[in-house]
Amino acid sequence: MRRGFLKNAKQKHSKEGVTTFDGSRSEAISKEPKPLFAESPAGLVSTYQNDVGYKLLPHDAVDYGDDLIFTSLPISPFLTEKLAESPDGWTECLITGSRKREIFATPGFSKRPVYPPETRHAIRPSKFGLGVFATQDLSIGDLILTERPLLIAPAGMRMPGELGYLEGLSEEDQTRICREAWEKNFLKPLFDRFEPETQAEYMALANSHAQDNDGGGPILGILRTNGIEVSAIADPWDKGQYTAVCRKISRINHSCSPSAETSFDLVSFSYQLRAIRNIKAGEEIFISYCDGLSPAADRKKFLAPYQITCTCTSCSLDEAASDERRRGILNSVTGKEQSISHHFDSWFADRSLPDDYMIANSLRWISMIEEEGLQVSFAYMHHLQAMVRSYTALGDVKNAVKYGKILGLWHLSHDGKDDMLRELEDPAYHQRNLEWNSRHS
Ligand SMILES: C[S@@+](CC[C@H](N)C(=O)[O-])C[C@H]1O[C@@H](n2cnc3c(N)ncnc32)[C@H](O)[C@@H]1O
Repeated sequence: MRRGFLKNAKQKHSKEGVTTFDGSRSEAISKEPKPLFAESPAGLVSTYQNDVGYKLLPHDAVDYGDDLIFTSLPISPFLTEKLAESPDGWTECLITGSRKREIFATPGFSKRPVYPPETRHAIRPSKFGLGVFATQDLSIGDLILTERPLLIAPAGMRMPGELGYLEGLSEEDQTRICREAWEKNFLKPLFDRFEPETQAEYMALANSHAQDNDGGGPILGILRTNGIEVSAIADPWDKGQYTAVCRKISRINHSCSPSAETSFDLVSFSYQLRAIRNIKAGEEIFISYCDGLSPAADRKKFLAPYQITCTCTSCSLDEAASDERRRGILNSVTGKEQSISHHFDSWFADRSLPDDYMIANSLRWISMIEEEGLQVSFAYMHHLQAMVRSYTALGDVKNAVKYGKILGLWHLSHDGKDDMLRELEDPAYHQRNLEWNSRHS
């Protein structure tokens, strides 16, 4: 799905390095991964069954480096830990050994996830198969659900340095062979580690590639349809991203004007889904699988492999006008002459400009962003920041706190952390700022 969801337009392969499902080839891999594809050494499978049948992960000291290993995360460092008794569940992972060591070295790993105080969602039929619905009114920052993913795997196939035996085959045949081998040698062993009920749950998820007949099997098809970005554990080399499939979050449908956002917390090894704007009880909750600020034509192309013809207002009603507005929103934070920092420089330098020069500009964009339903975008965050900075410079603590709070909630929705919120809703934080009241001094 979306941004780090598998960008699964057309899977190509390269002879070496990494191939992502969006067909983009890795050109410069800073650290060449080891060949993995031809044979999967048995030693890489690091889980075994003990005599009472629980899966155990030896916390051995073997240096697996850039080899992929099968592992269950998080897990207590005690060998006797019974994964099946873990109240928060666990994730079957196919990750590099070095990534696993880094995860274990993360300060605070692994604490228990934070859950909403009561159930705030329901999964039920929607216009687009199953969907996730709010069961109460929600507003920006509200935690809707928390879950550990079922599975985490590389977001692209890792290819061996030498695939001589594929020389001479058409690109299509090479891709087919690679997909078959990825499913058989990597994804199937990962899937086999699930409990039988979890296998059934996984297989019941949507698969927009079921009819593709392109070499990928059902496990890969479901991964490509439902995968969500896990940037927190990306390998350092190019295209070293991972993707996760979840029980509940995988049921959330796409909108180009989404109402919620997901974030992955490495320390508790869990996803949070939070509202990014007001959601009414009974409303379907949407996330965006793609970059909402890109033009409708690009979004269409990106969404086609999911078998999505988006019918949201921006894609169907007045596409040209919506494109224009979205381009304007993007330019308002990235365009050179129009950018917020350019306006701030002018405002600070020129005292003849009105006090509300920045505020009027950002308020205009904020209301356009809200009309477009793009509160999830970084443009919204930048304009909220501009409001806070302007009111700080004007020495208006009430409004600095008002917009600071929304800004803090935006960050909470995007990274699951409330430290900025706590600062920004504190009047003293703004009054300590070096720019406090600077416009009047
Ligand atoms: C990650 S799943 C979402 C949950 C899915 N509806 C289900 O029943 O499990 C992605 C699939 O849902 C459907 N879908 C999601 N958003 C959609 C939309 N805006 N319009 C049409 N279909 C959509 C597509 O079939 C897509 O491949």
